[in-house]
Amino acid sequence: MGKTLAEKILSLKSGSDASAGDIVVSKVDLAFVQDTTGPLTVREFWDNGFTKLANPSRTALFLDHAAPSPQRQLSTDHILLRKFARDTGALIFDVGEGVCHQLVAEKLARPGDVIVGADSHTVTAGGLGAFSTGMGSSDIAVAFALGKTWFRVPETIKVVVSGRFKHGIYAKDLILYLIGLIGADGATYKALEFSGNVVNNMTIAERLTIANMAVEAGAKVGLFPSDRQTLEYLRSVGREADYQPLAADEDAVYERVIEIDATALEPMVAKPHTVDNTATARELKGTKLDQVFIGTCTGGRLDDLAVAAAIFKNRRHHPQTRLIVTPASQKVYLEAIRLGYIEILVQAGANVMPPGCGACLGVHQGVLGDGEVCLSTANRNFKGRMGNPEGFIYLASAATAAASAIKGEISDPREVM
Ligand SMILES: CC(C)[C@H](C(=O)O)[C@@H](O)C(=O)O
Ligand code: SF4
Repeated sequence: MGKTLAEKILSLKSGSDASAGDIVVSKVDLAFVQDTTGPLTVREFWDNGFTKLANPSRTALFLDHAAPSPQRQLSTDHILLRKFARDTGALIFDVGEGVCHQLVAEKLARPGDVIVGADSHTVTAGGLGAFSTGMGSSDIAVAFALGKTWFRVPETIKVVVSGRFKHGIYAKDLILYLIGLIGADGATYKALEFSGNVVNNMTIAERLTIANMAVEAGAKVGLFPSDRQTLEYLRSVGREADYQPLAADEDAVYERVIEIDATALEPMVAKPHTVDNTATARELKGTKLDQVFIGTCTGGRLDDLAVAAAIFKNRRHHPQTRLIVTPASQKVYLEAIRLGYIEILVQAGANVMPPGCGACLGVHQGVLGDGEVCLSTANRNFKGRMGNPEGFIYLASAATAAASAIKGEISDPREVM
């Protein structure tokens, strides 16, 4: 019987013939923390009597959720994490380098890897064909020390995407549609495995956006094949040697198959206060916005900034709607400067912030006021998510965000593209 991508990767990394439902002990190819989960991991590491890392060059700490730190305790946490990296030889990516998941994709993730991170959006690297998932700080401390961890091999839901993205429709619209279809618990502890002609032609940036939000449907992982798109991307970041082809077997067994015709998709929006509370941008037209935020590990990549810049060219944001742009990494930021996107966005009235999580989870750089409404390219819109339980957050693509920032209200991007 053939294997799904999840079964194939975990079989290889556990040295067993693993199938859904099996418990395996797997090699860990990369383990990481970010600055809000790292301090507990470090304490757990030392408190458990661990003294050295299993693989320092494949252990990473990212200072990205508070970058730069806005207050004393977070700054003190950063000191602790920098010291841990010095003491153990772990990699450290300091403030301003970018969001952990974007840097993992750019610099560290390889097809076929098993990656664990103390952050729920670790699933993002599934876009590169890695079995990549979030775990608690204690589990990560053990993975730091032992270089392995255990998994229950997940059953897989296959998502087959046919047709094509019409003008104004993006990967974010597809994943919002899917989450709205199956619900926030529709894939709990399952693997989502994406395929179909639309997926085969997706850029890695598109795949990362979709994989990033697999966890918003409860998925353990969001997996894509490793193919020519993967090779091209790894070549573009100087990591061609990390490439290996990877695909599910033709006769793999799936728990469920979901067929989506991309041609029928509309610009999608998640309404407050859950990600599966979806509607089309057309249905929400006229919803007034106080803030638009373009950024995060979901929607802060170069393709997001490119789409936004194309829409903003020779236009400004609405005077009643603040515009915040946060590149997902230093590489994205520098390329966006070189290509002129940042100049267009600043001329459009954008507050451009340092690469990192920014306003995403309410730490700093755009906390909402009471009753304020924000349209965000992020992945979560729970009550209080952006620092104020009296705020309201809508989620959408960078195109919908840019079009909405111009009009000051939720808008269909196809009307301005
Ligand atoms: C703060 C961290 C624990 C959290 C996560 O793990 O997802 C954050 O990154 C988020 O996006 O909510
Ligand atoms: S950008 Fe947002 S979703 Fe991504 S890791 Fe940071 S806080 Fe989490």
